[in-house]
Order: sequence, then C-alpha cells, then structure tokens
Amino acid sequence: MKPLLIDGAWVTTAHAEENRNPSNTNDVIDLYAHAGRAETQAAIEAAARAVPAWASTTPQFRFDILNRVADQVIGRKTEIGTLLSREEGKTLREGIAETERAANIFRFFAGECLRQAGELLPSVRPGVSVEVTREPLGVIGIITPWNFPMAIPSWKIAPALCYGNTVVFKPAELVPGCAWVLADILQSAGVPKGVFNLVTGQGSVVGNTILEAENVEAVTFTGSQGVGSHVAQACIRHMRKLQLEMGGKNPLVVLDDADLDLAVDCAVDGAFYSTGQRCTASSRLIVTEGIYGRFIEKLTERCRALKVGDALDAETDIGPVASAAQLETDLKYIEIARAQGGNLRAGGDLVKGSNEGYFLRPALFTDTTNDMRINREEVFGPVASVIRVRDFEEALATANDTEFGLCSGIMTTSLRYASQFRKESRAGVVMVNLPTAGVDYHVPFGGRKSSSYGPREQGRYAAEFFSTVKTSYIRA
Ligand SMILES: NC(=O)C1=CN([C@@H]2O[C@H](COP(=O)(O)OP(=O)(O)OC[C@H]3O[C@@H](n4cnc5c(N)ncnc54)[C@H](OP(=O)(O)O)[C@@H]3O)[C@@H](O)[C@H]2O)C=CC1
Ligand SMILES: O=C(O)CCC(=O)C(=O)O
Repeated sequence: MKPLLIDGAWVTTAHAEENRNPSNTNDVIDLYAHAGRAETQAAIEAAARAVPAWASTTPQFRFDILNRVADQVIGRKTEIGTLLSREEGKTLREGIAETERAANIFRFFAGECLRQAGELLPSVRPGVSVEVTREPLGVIGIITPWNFPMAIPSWKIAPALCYGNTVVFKPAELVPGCAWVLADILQSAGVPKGVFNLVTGQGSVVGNTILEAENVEAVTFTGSQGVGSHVAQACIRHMRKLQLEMGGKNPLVVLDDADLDLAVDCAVDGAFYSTGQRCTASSRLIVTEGIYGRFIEKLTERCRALKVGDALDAETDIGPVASAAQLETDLKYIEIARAQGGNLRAGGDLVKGSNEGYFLRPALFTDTTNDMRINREEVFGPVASVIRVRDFEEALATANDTEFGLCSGIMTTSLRYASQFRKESRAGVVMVNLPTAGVDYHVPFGGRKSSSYGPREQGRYAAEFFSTVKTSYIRA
C-alpha cells in the first residue's frame, strides 16, 4: 500500500483502494491508502504546528528545497510521465510534457522565493513611513482534479511553500499515483516534517474535513462547478480565503480570412488532445460562412484519421477517457446532441482496443446552435461542436454567450479582428492563432464568470492568493 504522508511520516490506513489503468482496466497500478477524518485532522494539525518555523525560514532555504524538487521531477520525467499516462490516460508524449511543466513550475517558484519584495513609501503624515509587506497565510488546503495530476498540484503546492505556508494536499481519487510520487519527492528534497502533508481518499471525507477544520486558513480548489460551489459555501461560512478554478465551454472562432490548415490544427489540438479532458478545451468551434465548408471538410478528415488507443502506445494520438463514469457522461452528451438535432460528422463511437479500456473516438458535431445543451454544458471529453455564424460580430457575440469565461481563441489573419476579439472577449485567457488549451507556466491563469473565483493562479500573480498583505506605519 502507498501510504499517506503526515507530519513527515508515512502512515498506512485500514482501508486502501486499487488504482487502475484506463487503457487497460486489468492493469492494477497500486494500492493507495484512504484516509479517514482522524488522519486528515492529524495532517491539518501537523501542518498548523509547522507554520511558525517554515514561515521564518530564509528565502535561500526554501529556494534550495523547491529547486531540488524541480531537479528530481525533471530527472524522473520518463518514469513519472509513464505513471501519469498509465493512471490518467493522456498519451505518453503528453504525460512527459506535463511532468516537465511541473518541474518548471517548481523551478519558477524556487526563483520567486528570492524575488519577494515589499514597498517602502512616505506617509502623508510628517515623520512617518509606510511599509507594505507580504506574509504567509498559514495552512493551505489544496484540493485538485484528475485531469492534470502533476501540473495542477504543482502550481498550487509550489507557490504555497514559496510564500511560507504549509500544505494539506488532497488529490483526486482517480490519480493518487502522481500525488504520491510528488509527496515522495518533496520529502526527499528536505521539506521539514509537517510542512507538506498528503492525504489520499474520498472527497466527501478528506475534502470535507479540510473544509470544516478550524485551522485551515485558505483553500485552493480546481474541479467541477458543483463541488466548487460546495467548497465556496464552506469557506465563506468559515471566513476563509478561497480560490476556485472550474469548468469551461471555450469558443474557438474561425474567420473567413484564417489560415485554414492552422485553424484545423488548432481545433484538433484544442478540442481533442488530452482526450478533450481540459478545462481549456475548445468545445465550441464558431465558424463564419465563407470558410465553413472547407473547414468542416478538412476537420472531419483529420478527426477520422486520429488514432485512438493505449496511452503508452507511441502511435496513439488520443488516449482513453479517464474513467467509466466520465465515459458515461461523454456518451450521454453525444446522445443529447443527436437528440437536439446535432449532426455527428465524425466519431462518437467506442473503439475496441487491444485491452479493456475506455476508448472513445473523438466526436465532431456540426449543425449545432449555441442554445443546445451540447454548447451550454461542459462535457469534459473528446466532444466538440461546430456553430455556423454570418460574420465576426455574430462570432464574438456567440463566443461571449456562455455562463463560462475561462479561455477563448480566434483564428484570423486580420489584425483588426484579432485586436477587437482580444479586447471584447469575456474570458480570462485569450489565444490568437493558437489552440485554446496549453498555457504557459509563468503567467497568470484563470477565468471569469462561472469558471473561476478569487485571485489568479500561476506566475507572480499567485502571490495574491498565497500571501497576505501587511501595511505598517512607522514613526522614527
Ligand atoms: N478551471 C480549471 O483550471 C480546471 C477545471 N477542471 C474541472 O474539473 C472537473 C473534472 O475534475 P473532477 O476531479 O471530476 O472534479 P470534481 O469536482 O469531482 O473533484 C475535484 C476534487 O474535489 C474533490 N471533492 C469531491 N467532493 C468533495 C467534497 N464534498 N468536499 C471537498 N472536496 C471534494 C474530489 O475528490 P474525489 O476525487 O475523491 O471525488 C477531487 O479531489 C471538470 O468540471 C473540469 O472543468 C479541471 C481542471 C482544471
Ligand atoms: O490547457 C492547459 O494548459 C491547462 C488546462 C488546465 O488547467 C486544465 O484543463 O485543467
């Protein structure tokens, strides 16, 4: 059994769960400890005890640790990338790239340990100066989804530790393997006991204990809207700092003047890579009349050529859906789209792999309208739909007509349309002539409306959530 990490010690539990490979459900990856309330509470108390000492470590001390984590992650990228692909189902190429991204995130926040600064200002009163500084918050509860099992935990854990906080980390049940490896690396990189705690187990048990514990100062959550709203209510009840990253229904606009091949490449990448299981996925393709026919023809051809199969097979373009439950959701939405009049141009059927796995051929719908459920609700699978529009103005209005606001994209050779779209798109991230998915690790990430709540993640903007500001007035 792979144990929990509490107060610097590996702790086994009475109950453990198997983790299985979605490319081959007969492949049991390992057994992982399932924490109950008592173990979770012990982890929170350990994290609270560790706060004073960790918060007063030098920037150099924290830099060295985070930098060692980055070294170890990058040094083990093939092994970790393989584990990631085996437990989550994205292709090995994507699994290794995500592992590299995680290492870069730790390296970035190692550097940020050394770049923390405040401000010294003259007061409006004579003989007084004002100092604005940042301080750690204390214990941070980190709750993450299954779709980026290395990158998302890293972009929460690294800044939490960088700014002097301690951590209780609850990964998604589907991906305890990557979480465990990360904990092992943090431990061997010299994180002092209690500073980082891993509690694998159920959301309703471990997650809720974190949400209700007295000495958790802040919670950062990535996941579904439903659970996000539950997290928000608990945090507000306890007057706790809160950061939520949730779903998307991201539009990719393709205008008449777009480079056709590039538009098709970006649509395939944004909609279907990582099996469409990205909150940044381009699930709505909004296409103007002049390019519509050519775009659909080329995109359909490309979709049909995508090779769906075992995530570890070098030939595979699209790995399996991550779980039986997610596959059921995907198939349900394919039926809903059909029933509402969508034309299934490609895919949407199950693929027989060499092993038992959740293989679904990417589904492309045409003849959809923006009011259909397929265009309003997040599917979180390899399912995309095309909406035909007259012109740029209708494309922009359609792109913005959604309750979500994470990412948006436009394919155009017109500087005027690109600039206007960038300014008027109501999304947190805008891509011009790029896929909507695939963000950099050193710049802010987050959305608007129902997609996100609270300060941005990643890059230097992460300081906003992971630290608190103190204003000191000093009379000399
Ligand atoms: N905007 C963004 O950055 C991203 C958003 N997402 C969104 O995440 C969703 C898919 O991820 P998924 O893991 O299914 O999301 P969920 O919301 O189901 O789960 C997210 C995390 O919350 C935990 N959880 C579940 N119930 C509770 C509870 N009652 N209290 C506290 N924690 C709980 C889960 O644990 P357990 O696994 O045990 O259920 C998991 O660790 C999609 O909707 C997607 O859009 C995903 C990635 C990025
Ligand atoms: O597209 C990306 O690079 C990040 C997406 C993401 O955070 C997600 O889908 O969970």
